[in-house]
Amino acid sequence: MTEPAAAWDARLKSLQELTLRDKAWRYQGEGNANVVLSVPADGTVVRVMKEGEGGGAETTAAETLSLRLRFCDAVRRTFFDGGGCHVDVPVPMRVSAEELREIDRVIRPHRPPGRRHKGLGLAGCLVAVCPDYTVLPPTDVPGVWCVEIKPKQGWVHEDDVAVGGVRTKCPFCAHQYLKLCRGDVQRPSGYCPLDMFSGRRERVRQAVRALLRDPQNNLKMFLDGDPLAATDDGFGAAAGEARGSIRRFCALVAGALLGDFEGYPDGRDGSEDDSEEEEEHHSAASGAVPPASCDFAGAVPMPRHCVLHEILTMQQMQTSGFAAVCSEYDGRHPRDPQFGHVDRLRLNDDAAAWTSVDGYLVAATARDCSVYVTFRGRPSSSSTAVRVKVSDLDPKPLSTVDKHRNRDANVSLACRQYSVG
Ligand SMILES: O=P(O)(O)O[C@@H]1[C@@H](OP(=O)(O)O)[C@H](OP(=O)(O)O)[C@H](O)[C@H](OP(=O)(O)O)[C@H]1OP(=O)(O)O
Ligand SMILES: Nc1ncnc2c1ncn2[C@@H]1O[C@H](COP(=O)(O)OP(=O)(O)OP(=O)(O)O)[C@@H](O)[C@H]1O
Repeated sequence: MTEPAAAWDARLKSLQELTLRDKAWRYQGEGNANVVLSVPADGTVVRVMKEGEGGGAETTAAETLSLRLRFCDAVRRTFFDGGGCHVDVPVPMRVSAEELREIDRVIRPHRPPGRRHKGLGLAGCLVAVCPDYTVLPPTDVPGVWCVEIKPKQGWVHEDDVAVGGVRTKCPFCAHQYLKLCRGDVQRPSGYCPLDMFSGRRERVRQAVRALLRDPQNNLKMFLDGDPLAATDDGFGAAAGEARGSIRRFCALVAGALLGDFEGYPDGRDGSEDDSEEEEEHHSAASGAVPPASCDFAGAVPMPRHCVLHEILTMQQMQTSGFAAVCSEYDGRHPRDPQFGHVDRLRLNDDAAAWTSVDGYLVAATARDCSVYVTFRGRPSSSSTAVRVKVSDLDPKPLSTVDKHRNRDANVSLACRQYSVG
């Protein structure tokens, strides 16, 4: 049953207070929009919106959080209902402004310098609490590894493949050249999301291998909840330590993403094949350098219950090419709400009200979410407990269409500069 929006709003008015003063906690990480703290004793994380994320002209912090929770709930029911339990809806709580100010001060030295220009949002004093996906119960038994992957856009609408002649690079791989121009990355990533979402096990393994080499902001690793630092070689050494070899690690993660462990309540490990253990070749085929062209054509269907299939289905909510999305966006009413698609997705009872822009915005969330694969198990063991979770399913505002139009124009310029098609 879909709860009315008013019920979600009312819930935020009578929230339980949370204080971290009597608990050990630490800075866990952050993205563009949220800072995340972990509370190891509770096995939870506290996600705090950054300033400017709520309380804008149109929406208050409470409305923003209510929208996020409603959207996450609708997304879970619509796209992640296959029994894999990949999505949890966070629990809203209230933390005093004074405590948030203190937390902001304490975490500052731990934050990446490039992210410090935005502090914690104090308006509304609202936070979202969810399980810490980097650990497994019981939390006092060490040896839990977690890899967090932001897989990005794994499917391109046919009208967008054809745009501007024959396209050789997918959006992620083309975007690398803009990041290169801006000095955000040292070299283009060897990772291609079309491999990750190809449904072909070997390509998925290679995608994970490429992410280990070029993690950028697309792969993080944790041991017992603590973030590990990448070396010049990325996370290869950590992956080798986790499973005995990089090859076994990639096989395990690819298997988890393809749903191998779901349906095995005893956590039986069905993904690894020791006979495939082989030397690492630093060739284009294994993702060391980006291939000249992304493989747009070779995808095969994935198991319906697997997390990659669920994310891909959500990405495929984009039902028209980006040019058509832009022209619908340009013709909209200037006062159209930024998050109208949230309740249209939730109610889902009036197909006529659903627009190409709505579909594009839902797809945009699925292009920016993160997947956590967490496991405990000795490298030599044939039985591994593996959990797969998805987070960062926040709705994107209507203005995302314009943001993407500008981004795409800059990506094209950068690609031309590098003579990349
Ligand atoms: O546009 P993209 O593909 O660069 O994605 C943005 C991400 O950049 P990335 O390329 O993954 O480094 C960007 O990530 P970073 O801040 O670069 O780590 C955000 O996730 C951003 O979302 P939002 O503005 O916080 O809602 C993302 O923006 P949206 O596209 O989701 O609006
Ligand atoms: N449930 C969780 N368990 C463990 N760690 C988490 C969890 N949620 C978030 N994190 C950590 O905090 C980081 C930032 O969180 P998140 O991706 O939600 O931020 P964001 O600002 O929404 O990101 P983006 O830039 O993609 O919009 C994540 O990359 C992850 O390392």
